[in-house]
Amino acid sequence: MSQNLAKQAAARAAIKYIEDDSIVGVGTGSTVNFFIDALAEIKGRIEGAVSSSEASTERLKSHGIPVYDLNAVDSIPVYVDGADESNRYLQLIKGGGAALTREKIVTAVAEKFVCIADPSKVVGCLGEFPLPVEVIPMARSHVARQLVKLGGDPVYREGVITDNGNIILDVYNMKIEKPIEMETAINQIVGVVTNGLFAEKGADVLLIGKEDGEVEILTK
Ligand SMILES: O=C(CO)[C@H](O)[C@H](O)COP(=O)(O)O
Repeated sequence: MSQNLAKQAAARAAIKYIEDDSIVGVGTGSTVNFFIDALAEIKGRIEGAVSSSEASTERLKSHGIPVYDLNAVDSIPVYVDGADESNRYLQLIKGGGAALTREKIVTAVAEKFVCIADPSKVVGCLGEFPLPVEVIPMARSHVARQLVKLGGDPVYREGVITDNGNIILDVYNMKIEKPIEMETAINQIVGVVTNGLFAEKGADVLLIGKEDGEVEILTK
């Protein structure tokens, strides 16, 4: 599939940002799976990884890459992760794979966030992709009502429990013209764990892979 070629090109390009003997921050998703496979080829050069999901942890371990608890790590020079959408300012929507909270935590610790994506992820205005919000289960209806007040149409993601034991509301029909303000407003709703806007701290580098193997590099 040509989209996979584009994802793989972006994933492989991220390898050159990895520092020797470092702990690598690793995100979640199909694009990141290509990155983990590429990382396995240079595993002798790194100390190990911190992972943002059980799924990525399993894949890293299957390649023999040591996975550390975030609390046991002093620094993460580079975090590599995908996105569901990016605007030209490298502000992102993430969480299509329901790993947004751990992704945001590792992003907060990392010195540099390298985002890997195929061209379909690049948009003019965020919000075409429904915005994932991780919510404490008992607050589901309350949070949904507040999200409606912010202009969205929240939909419960049936059958999904996050790695943290919470639920996901996907918010449709939001044209997010002010991503930082929206990220802050949603995080202030009681019962929200976090939301999938990575705007206050977005990516530092966006690698857009193309199906012919070329990679476009955007930086802040
Ligand atoms: O945020 C994420 C997971 O929570 C992913 O990075 C995002 O959904 C992109 O996934 P993919 O690389 O499979 O398109």
